[in-house]
Amino acid sequence: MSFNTMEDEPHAPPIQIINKMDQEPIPPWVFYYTNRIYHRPGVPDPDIVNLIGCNCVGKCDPKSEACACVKRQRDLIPFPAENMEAYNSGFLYDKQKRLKHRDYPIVECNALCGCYAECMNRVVQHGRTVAVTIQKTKKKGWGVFAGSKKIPSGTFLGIYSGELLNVEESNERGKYYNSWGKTYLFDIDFYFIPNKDHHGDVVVQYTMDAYHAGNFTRFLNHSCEPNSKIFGCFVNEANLGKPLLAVFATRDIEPNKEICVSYVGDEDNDPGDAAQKDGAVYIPCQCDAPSCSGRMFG
Ligand SMILES: C[S@@+](CC[C@H](N)C(=O)[O-])C[C@H]1O[C@@H](n2cnc3c(N)ncnc32)[C@H](O)[C@@H]1O
Repeated sequence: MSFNTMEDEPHAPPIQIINKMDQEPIPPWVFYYTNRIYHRPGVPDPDIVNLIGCNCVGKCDPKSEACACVKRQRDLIPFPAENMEAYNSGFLYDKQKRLKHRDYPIVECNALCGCYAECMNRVVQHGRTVAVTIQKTKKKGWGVFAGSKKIPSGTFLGIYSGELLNVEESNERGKYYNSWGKTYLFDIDFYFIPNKDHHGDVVVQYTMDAYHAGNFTRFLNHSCEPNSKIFGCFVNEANLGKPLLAVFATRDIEPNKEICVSYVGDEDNDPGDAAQKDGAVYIPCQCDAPSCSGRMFG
């Protein structure tokens, strides 16, 4: 059992559970609440042997040519021609620690870095800072909602934590979840992960399962017009196939509005998809967005 993110969230407001729909007091509490990633058999431990830290003192300077973390971030930005702005920014966060450049994997400073905890390139590792509630919805079971304050676009919400499974175990578990019509599996298949077989088909190596262990993000419902998105993020992990799944607001979210992601990856497989395994029971999408496709999966 191992983990690659900080468990504690010193600035996280408590989560209220609200049901204005029916008599069910709380969601079925069949899971262990945690921000950790539990590595199941067949999934390698976090690679810290190849992890590189920066030698910066105090705050990192995103314009620095010497900061190893700026270099690691830039190395994951596709050849800069169309991505000059992100490349020149150094880090993907702005000074308010909001995600400014949104098409790339995030590389944060890590446990080996010399910079201090307040460095602008440490966001996901400090955990949630905004208030959220878990509320019963009319047609989608329980969901996640903004608290009483507006959540600005680019704000980090939480990591999709849980058990990290290899492909065999995720296929096996997927059969059960599909037969219930409810899944908590999320494939790690971002565009930057080299995961094509010799036919060019995508082969997913690892899947996060938030059914038995997870945090509030396991209640995020799908919308065809989402206001948040899952990004791959590296903290204490040098294996590019095993990013954390970091959820960020991609639009301003008004108080008490539902927070939703799209379960469908972009056409180029960025970000990962909610996992839909063989024999899936396709339940219709109930997001009620004007452009709803009627389907939750691609
Ligand atoms: C990760 S869980 C989300 C939390 C879930 N609503 C609950 O009550 O535990 C994913 C499941 O929620 C339901 N769901 C999520 N988004 C939906 C949508 N747009 N329409 C219908 N059902 C949805 C489906 O059953 C889906 O398999």
